[in-house]
Amino acid sequence: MSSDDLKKQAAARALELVTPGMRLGLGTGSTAKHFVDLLGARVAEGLDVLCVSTSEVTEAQARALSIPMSTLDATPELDLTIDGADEVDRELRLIKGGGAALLREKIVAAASARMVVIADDTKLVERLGRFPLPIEIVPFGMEATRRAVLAAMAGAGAAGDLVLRRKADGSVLVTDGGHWILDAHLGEIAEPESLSTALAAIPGVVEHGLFIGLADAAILAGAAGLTVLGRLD
Ligand SMILES: O=C(CO)[C@H](O)[C@H](O)COP(=O)(O)O
Repeated sequence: MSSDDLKKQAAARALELVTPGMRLGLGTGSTAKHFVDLLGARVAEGLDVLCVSTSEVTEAQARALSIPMSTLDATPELDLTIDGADEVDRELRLIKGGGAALLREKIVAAASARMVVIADDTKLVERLGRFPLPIEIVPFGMEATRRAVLAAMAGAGAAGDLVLRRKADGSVLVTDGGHWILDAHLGEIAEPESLSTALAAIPGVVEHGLFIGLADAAILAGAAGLTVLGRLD
């Protein structure tokens, strides 16, 4: 079974959590895209939901499927967010932001009563950090911010290179919020909580891709079937 099939299986299981009248957060990425496609089919059959997206890409996909969309200003409390992840550990700590949507993803997850991660089981890790940690920064003063990030990483026992994210054409990637992303190549993160706190204290850092205490469950699809971390109910 292909990785894409596995992502779709996880998305299909997450769809079973959706009940009529729910206010949903819609994630970003190839796995979340499957969920939005499946949700769109249910909406076409008459399912009543109201959704908030985590990126312009997901917003466009959902609108094309005629999924009723709202904003966090009009709908500031959500029942459930379904989103992908770049890494998940057994404590349901995540690295997110591979699709550059980490800021809105974290805001939407924090506004949700529950967040459920969907992924293929290659995303499950014993220690976070093999996937480069995205750190969203404001362009102003980037070099000063970069040095502060390096110092914060060293203080949290996590050394590595910081790489400004670029698009395939070589231009700097600009997020939906107009910011840039530094990807921290750390190998492993011994103390995610310490690093999260240290990064969040840097003025030029808008947000970072460590999601701690936000996910309630993860649905991981593998060759042997679905594995659930945490509780789905
Ligand atoms: O955090 C994200 C986007 O910012 C995605 O959820 C993450 O990159 C996983 O994507 P995919 O489902 O394509 O593997």
